[in-house]
Amino acid sequence: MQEFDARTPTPAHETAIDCLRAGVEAVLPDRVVRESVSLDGDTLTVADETYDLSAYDRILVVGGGKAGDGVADALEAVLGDRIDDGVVVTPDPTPSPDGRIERLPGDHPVPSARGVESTRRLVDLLSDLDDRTLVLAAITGGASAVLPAPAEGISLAELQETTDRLLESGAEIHDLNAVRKHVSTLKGGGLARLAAPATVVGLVLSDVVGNDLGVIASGPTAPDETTYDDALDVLDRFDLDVPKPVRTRLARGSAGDVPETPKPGDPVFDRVTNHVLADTFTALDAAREVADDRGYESLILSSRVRGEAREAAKTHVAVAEESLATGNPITAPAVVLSGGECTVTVRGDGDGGPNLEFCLAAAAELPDETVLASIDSDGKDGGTEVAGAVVDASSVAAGDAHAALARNDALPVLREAGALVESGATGTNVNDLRVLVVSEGV
Ligand SMILES: Nc1ncnc2c1ncn2[C@@H]1O[C@H](COP(=O)(O)OP(=O)(O)O)[C@@H](O)[C@H]1O
Ligand SMILES: O=C(O)[C@@H](CO)OP(=O)(O)O
Repeated sequence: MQEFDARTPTPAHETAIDCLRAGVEAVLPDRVVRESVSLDGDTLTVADETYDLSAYDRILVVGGGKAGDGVADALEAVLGDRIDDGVVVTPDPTPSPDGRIERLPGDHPVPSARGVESTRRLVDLLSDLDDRTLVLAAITGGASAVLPAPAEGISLAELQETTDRLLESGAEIHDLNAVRKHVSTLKGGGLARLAAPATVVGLVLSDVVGNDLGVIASGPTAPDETTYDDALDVLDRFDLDVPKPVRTRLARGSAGDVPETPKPGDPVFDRVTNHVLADTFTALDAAREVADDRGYESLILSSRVRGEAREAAKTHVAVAEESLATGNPITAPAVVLSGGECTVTVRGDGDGGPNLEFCLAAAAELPDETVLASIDSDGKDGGTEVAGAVVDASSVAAGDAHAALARNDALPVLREAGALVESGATGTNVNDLRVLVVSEGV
């Protein structure tokens, strides 16, 4: 991972940044996979489960998402030439000269033609498997877009337009993916269905609050709890104008004319096990250790914060104020950590993302004795190329902050303030990570 590049004018700013860095490092796929996957003779251990490799003639690695490359690297390091073949689709694939896993490109947040082509290769690899095949599936956030397999009757352009509408709506990921699962052949358990009767082991890095396996990457290896009716309900609730073939497919599914995604108890999952290897709490825990080492009182407020970013920011400001006024929920000098997935209902045409808006909204109201940093762990917040920002009460004048928020244009004003955190793509993906440092003399 590249260095964070924010100005760090005080020790409190430095602490905030160091906590974030430790958090991201703790969920890098290489570290996560090496900690939970090992090989001893023919025994492959994944988390608390063992698999006897002598029961299989072929071992395949498939999957994708923003951390897919790192998972593939780590699996090649652990399994070496025990891997027979593989296809992993990621936004920035790095060729692996000696590895058996082909690395192919896909795009995020909107699926692309090259992503469809790459995914076709993955689907080909999974066709006609038998029960002596073991499939290791790297399931990481972002794969809904990176690994696109449009359902019959839906073109890529229609899938792209649907994705755009969903992303702009401010809908949470459960709702978003209820639609995506019903317009794809690979999502919503489709990968498991395709691979059956092979054994499938899902290696999951979760970027979904609550680690719902049916939602992470739209659940390629998990039973789908949602229905065509749920997908139609999302379109109605968010008043989404999607291309006709998409609405038609969902309506036909609702009428029983198109097969449903596989549900819990479906035999396609008889030989499927999913292991969540890391999530946002893993990152917050590591961040907290940095705070503890520096002598701060520390608290993980929640790894599950969600909702409109500028509203969640106000709650964090309130926590800082309370800490300074009454010592609740923690006495300064303190580090309060939180994570989760905030969203933004975009109404303007500016540049920004949920973490940038979070910081900008907070900066307008933060007490003097606080520093707040917030990043997307994947290194790219919203539609920007920056991870997030680190702010204090002096970063941006309240009037400027509110004007930029009205345009959803947090990026330029935070750049002007020298407050951006630029990590580049981190190669991993859990959720947003936030650090609030509350300390006299910030
Ligand atoms: N100009 C903008 N300002 C603020 N938020 C934005 C802007 N454009 C898009 N967004 C928001 O970015 C969010 C998606 O980005 P992000 O959370 O980083 O995605 P991912 O889940 O892929 O990491 C959505 O809630 C979307 O509304
Ligand atoms: O792929 C997806 O469906 C989501 C959730 O896992 O990831 P991201 O929000 O990064 O697109």
